[in-house]
Amino acid sequence: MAQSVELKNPHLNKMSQDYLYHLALNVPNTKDTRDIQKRFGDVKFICMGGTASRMLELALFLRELLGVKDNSEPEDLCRSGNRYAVYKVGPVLCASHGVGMSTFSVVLHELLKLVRYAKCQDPVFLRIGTCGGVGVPPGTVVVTKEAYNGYLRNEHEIAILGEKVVRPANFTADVVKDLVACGLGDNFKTIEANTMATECFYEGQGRTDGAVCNYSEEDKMQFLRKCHDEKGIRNIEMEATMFSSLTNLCNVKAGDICVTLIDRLKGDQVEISMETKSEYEHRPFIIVGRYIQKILASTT
Ligand SMILES: O=P(O)(O)O[C@@H]1C[C@H](O)[C@@H](CO)O1
Ligand SMILES: O=c1cc[nH]c(=O)[nH]1
Repeated sequence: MAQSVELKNPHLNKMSQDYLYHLALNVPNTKDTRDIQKRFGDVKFICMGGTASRMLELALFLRELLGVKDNSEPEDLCRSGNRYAVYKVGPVLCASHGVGMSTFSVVLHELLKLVRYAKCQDPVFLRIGTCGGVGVPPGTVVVTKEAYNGYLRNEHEIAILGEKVVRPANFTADVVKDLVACGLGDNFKTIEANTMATECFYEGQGRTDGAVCNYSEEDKMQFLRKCHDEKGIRNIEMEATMFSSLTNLCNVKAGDICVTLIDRLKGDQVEISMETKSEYEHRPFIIVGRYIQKILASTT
């Protein structure tokens, strides 16, 4: 049976109104959310990625694929918040989240509250991103199974009230399986693998081309090989641990699907042309599009 989202925060039940500040969306009466339900109640997929332009492209791609009749420029529903862009295409929200887990966690908390207030049924949260590959050719699409932090632990670590809180960081098994199945038969590879999510693009990902670096090229290669050989890590990005742990805690289905822009066993600088990057970024769109069509067909 389809279910609404139940968040794990008893304080929310005591709030008579809620302003989703970064989304610039007001919930004036949390006990009567009919307005929000009317606007967002049909949402079944929340697709998220770093940039507003990628999310606009995704919205246009899905609009065509899903046959949503509308020729106007998709409207950024959260423009007045000046932080994140959110587009709605039929049952899909496409939201930007910025770089890294700290900016992503802000919009994720607010989107989770939005789907709760809107009483969305069984929403699936998907991150559609880019990443560095580890021992796989650029252009490979990686669907994350287990997310590892920069200490190579399969968990998300966060400071709360002055304490270290550690939470599991795994993605929903059936979402992973379905996404991978939707990636069969393309002229590029889609694989299921583990992902390292770091707090820093440069030192955190073992690059030697940041402003600061006090380890050697050999130290870096040893670490990257350890990621590959001992942890089954095939890509590195900056969100997967926080994303999987927060959605997990809220009992919400989630998947992380990213295309590799570089093989980190071969270098640090992301030098691909904008044209190639744009073609690569489109690859997860194709898979997510099929996934959405498949889920919609099985539930309607
Ligand atoms: O979704 P995007 O492409 O923003 O994801 C990766 C991970 C970081 O956010 C960023 C680093 O360049 O790209
Ligand atoms: O190497 C890379 C490329 C994209 N995004 C990352 O986080 N790392």
